[in-house]
Amino acid sequence: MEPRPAAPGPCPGDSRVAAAAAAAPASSLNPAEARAEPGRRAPSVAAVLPAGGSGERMGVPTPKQFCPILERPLISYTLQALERVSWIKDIVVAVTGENMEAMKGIIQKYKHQRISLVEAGVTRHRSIFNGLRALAEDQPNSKLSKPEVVIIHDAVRPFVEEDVLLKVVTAAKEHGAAGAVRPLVSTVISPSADGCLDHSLERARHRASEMPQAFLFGVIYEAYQQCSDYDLEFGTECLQLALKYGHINAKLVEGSPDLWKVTYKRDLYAAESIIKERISQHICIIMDTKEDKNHVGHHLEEILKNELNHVEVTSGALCPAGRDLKQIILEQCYNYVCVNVLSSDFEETQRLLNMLEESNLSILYPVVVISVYFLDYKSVHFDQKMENLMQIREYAKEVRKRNILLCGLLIYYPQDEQKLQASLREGAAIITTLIKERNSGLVGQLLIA
Ligand SMILES: Nc1ccn([C@@H]2O[C@H](COP(=O)(O)OP(=O)(O)OP(=O)(O)O)[C@@H](O)[C@H]2O)c(=O)n1
Ligand SMILES: O=C(CO)[C@H](O)[C@H](O)COP(=O)(O)O
Repeated sequence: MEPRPAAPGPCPGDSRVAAAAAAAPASSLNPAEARAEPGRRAPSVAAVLPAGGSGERMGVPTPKQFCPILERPLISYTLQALERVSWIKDIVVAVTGENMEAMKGIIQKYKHQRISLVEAGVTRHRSIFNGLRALAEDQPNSKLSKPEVVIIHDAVRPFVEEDVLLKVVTAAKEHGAAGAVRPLVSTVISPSADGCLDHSLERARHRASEMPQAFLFGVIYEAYQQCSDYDLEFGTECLQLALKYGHINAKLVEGSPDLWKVTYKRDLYAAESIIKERISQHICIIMDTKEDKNHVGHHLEEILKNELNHVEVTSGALCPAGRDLKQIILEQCYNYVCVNVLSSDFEETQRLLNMLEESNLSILYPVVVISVYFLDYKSVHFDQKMENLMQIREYAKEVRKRNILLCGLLIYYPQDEQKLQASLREGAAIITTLIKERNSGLVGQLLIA
């Protein structure tokens, strides 16, 4: 999942979209390039998310779609991935009656948009069918309207990108049905009744069927209306229903490895790592001194830039109007290093925290703020400096409630150049770890390099 909101992409009916979607990654699909051909119109698109399972294979009491990742339920990441795609008009989520209130709470807390809830069924196919029924315009008092194309996506596949959604929708418009596939990781074999190998499939000729899938609404709705109780009870493949009942050979679209379905407990750890990595790609350094380029704060910045060579390191400005920093916050940077060269108080950090709180940036992801100080025995007395800095615990406790993880870092500042370089490198290593790990257990700590 790309943490920054995607810029609105081209609509699925725009000209050259099919060719572009097949050939290019999403970032190169420039809306300005995709001029509408006369007579071609973007289809209306809705999405149905089955989220009514119990997650037996996960082996925990909470259904996996509600399991927290960085304290936010998994399903909220999937909703975020879909709702940032501006051309998806409605998102219908199927949840069990007993989880309906919890789901409403999630929608409210994380400010999800364009979501409608329906009651889940006892199997995945029945949950999807309920979602389709809600879109079919035969529901009294429904705010939903029948779309031309419907996306079906599991609530437990949080890393779905706009480019693959565009590809399946575009292909569904042309072929009637389409789905994302991946190469098989293991060979599929067929056992005989006595538990011996009957035959094995040639791996290169088969694919794993993933999600998202997309369908002309009429095709999949009619398939569900016609299908047998056996299909509804034991079926696992929507594309198969379109084939069996609509005689549609779905177009298969290559998906990314991140489309996998969170199934086992280890998948939650994998998902958490992916999210942490994605939100650690941009660090903003705010310095309380700008003029002196030789100052120790700038050396620290240089070391950070060298150590984190894949990470974008930006310098932000707090004064006077803080406009730069506002822009950086708007661009959804989740990591801030507030370097206090001149002062040993929290004035600068406090101003940054106020701006972060006002921005609501931390609703979706924990924001890391590291307030850095230098321990120069010559200028300030150690005890006095420590006494000031210990206040960090109070600040940290307060902002923790808003999902901001504040830590302090005191970097030893010896006169000896080599020793100084070593302590700056240690400081940079601590900063890197705090950002990558986002360990809430370290909140309010004053670490020493
Ligand atoms: N009665 C059901 C069963 C499943 N699903 C949803 O279908 C998706 C994919 O199903 P699966 O991974 O099999 O989920 P579970 O059935 O919850 O998992 P398990 O098989 O381990 O119990 C999930 O988003 C799940 O919530 C659903 O909406 N209604
Ligand atoms: O794999 C799939 C593609 O069709 C579906 O996403 C789905 O997961 C079917 O799974 P299950 O039987 O586990 O509910």
